[in-house]
Amino acid sequence: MPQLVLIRHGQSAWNLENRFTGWWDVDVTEQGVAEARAAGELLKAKGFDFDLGFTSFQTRAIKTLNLVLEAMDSLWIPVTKDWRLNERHYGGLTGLNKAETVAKVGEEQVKIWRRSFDIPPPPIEAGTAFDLSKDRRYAGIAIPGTESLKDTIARVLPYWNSAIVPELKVGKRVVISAHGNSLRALVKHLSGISDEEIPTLEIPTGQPLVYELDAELNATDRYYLKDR
Ligand SMILES: O=C(O)[C@@H](CO)OP(=O)(O)O
Repeated sequence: MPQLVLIRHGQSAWNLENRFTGWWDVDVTEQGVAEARAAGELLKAKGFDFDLGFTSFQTRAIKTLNLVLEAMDSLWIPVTKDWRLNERHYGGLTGLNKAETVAKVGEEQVKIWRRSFDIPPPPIEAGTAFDLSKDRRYAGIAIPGTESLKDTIARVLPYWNSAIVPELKVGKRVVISAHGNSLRALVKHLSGISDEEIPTLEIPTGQPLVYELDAELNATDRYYLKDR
């Protein structure tokens, strides 16, 4: 049976500072490092092994994957990085403090920007502090100015279908290290969660989320490894 484990990066500097992060490339904190190592140790203790890893273009997810694989003595496995696994782009909110934004515009508005299915935050202005359009890692990519979860799904799923599904179908054991919202996109798809229900799904940092899949990649079970 195909094996798939999803993991959200360990705590990042801006998770800790409570700032809207999106595509901004912040590092993991010391706690984030510890979470990633613990995740790798748990996977190893439970007998997991991976053939392939996938991650985003963002340091926090890449480092988390490396720490997980190091703890599993598997740093050598092939890893593919792709921007389509990046966090949802937070547009003009990038860098702002979440609590201060609530105080300014109200909880309802921030909730809509954070968790609505298809309402994106206001777009980022070109040339402002967190604009990544000149970052060479995204050369040749039409960087979004902002993204809703729906927009995120529209780039995560084609990548899932073209790059990851074929590997799972030939029996490869796969780990994906990514972000709160790029993983919500995947979980929504794999577990058939409705547009109305998805706002309530929260994925914790650094916890391996195991999918049991049948040969057609239908999910037969989904659980956090710490719970079994
Ligand atoms: O800031 C972000 O990019 C994300 C993930 O940390 O936050 P949120 O919980 O608002 O989706």
